[in-house]
Amino acid sequence: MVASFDGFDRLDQEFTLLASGRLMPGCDHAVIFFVFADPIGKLAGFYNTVTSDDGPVSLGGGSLSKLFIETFCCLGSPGEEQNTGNHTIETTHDTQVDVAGLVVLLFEIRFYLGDRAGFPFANPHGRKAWRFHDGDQVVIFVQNFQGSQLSTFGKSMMAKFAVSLILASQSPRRQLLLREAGYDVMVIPPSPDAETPPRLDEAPRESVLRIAREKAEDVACRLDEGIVLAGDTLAELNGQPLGKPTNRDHAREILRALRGKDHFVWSAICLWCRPKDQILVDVDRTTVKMALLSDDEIEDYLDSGLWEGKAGAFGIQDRTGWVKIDEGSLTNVVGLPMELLSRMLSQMNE
Ligand SMILES: Cc1cn([C@H]2C[C@H](O)[C@@H](COP(=O)(O)OP(=O)(O)OP(=O)(O)O)O2)c(=O)[nH]c1=O
Repeated sequence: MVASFDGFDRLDQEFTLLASGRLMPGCDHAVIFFVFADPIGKLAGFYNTVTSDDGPVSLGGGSLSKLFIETFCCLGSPGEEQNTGNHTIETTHDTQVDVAGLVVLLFEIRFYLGDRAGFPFANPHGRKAWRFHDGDQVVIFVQNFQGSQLSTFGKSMMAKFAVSLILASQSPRRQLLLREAGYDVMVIPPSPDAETPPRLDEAPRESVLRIAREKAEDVACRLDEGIVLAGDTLAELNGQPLGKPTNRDHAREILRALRGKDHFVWSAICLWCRPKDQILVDVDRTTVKMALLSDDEIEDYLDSGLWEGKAGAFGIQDRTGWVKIDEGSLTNVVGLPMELLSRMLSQMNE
């Protein structure tokens, strides 16, 4: 154990502790986490003592309060002005606090639409795996944060708070997913002629990869710097791509073809980093099944207008139970696979 917490009993008594442990058992770096059921804000002003290899250190109320109020902050070593991407780590030289190089990460876990699967992380005690759940409050202490070989989880968390994204999309769903996940987002929609429709000789997977890249390029070439994110989503039935319906009759035709059937939803992401023009493109696939809808149910949905602008003429988020996921990510169906995005941002940071 590289670091331990004195006074932890008190922490345990005052807050409902759901889990604790080391994020990466067996690694050289202290990556210690606590998952609380209570709001992190309640911890403001709480005094706790940390013991590390460098001797006992105190996390005092002043800076902790500030951190707990401003979630997604982290705390650097005394007098140290570090930088993670475009996010400056808070310094502690104006306080009495010595954190011995520990970085404190505070997260409130939020899953769009209450992701069923939760977010798995390393098994703390070699027993059953723990999953984060929507609303969990997490405090993570990391020693040697910059130099550590953090797990994919740690890196993607770091990427999340360190990165501002330029969203090359007019999709309200993509914007909402990013904001709900805590990303800092600026929207610059691609020009209407940026994308060329799926080609006959292309599989749906190839189409979304190509189109996401076209949208990202359209916006990236107008910018001097920043990370541009574009996405593209298509449904696939029997090898045929199903894009956004052109009108109500087209939507009806698509929904009648899809009802009662297993089909795929493909979403691609392109990250384009300016000015170095580092480009990452990747794709995710979810297998879904649409209920055997009656003609009346389809007409009712068409009346709602919710089909407009949605690949496959249907939004999984619009009618609970009409489309079920057999395998894969929910956010992928809604237009932006958030798990894939985390992995890609981690790759970009390497
Ligand atoms: C399958 C499905 C798609 N969709 C949406 C996600 C996408 O917004 C849309 C697919 O269209 P896209 O062409 O991928 O994206 P868009 O036109 O909405 O936005 P932009 O090109 O500016 O990025 O369908 C849902 O909201 N729910 C679903 O269940």
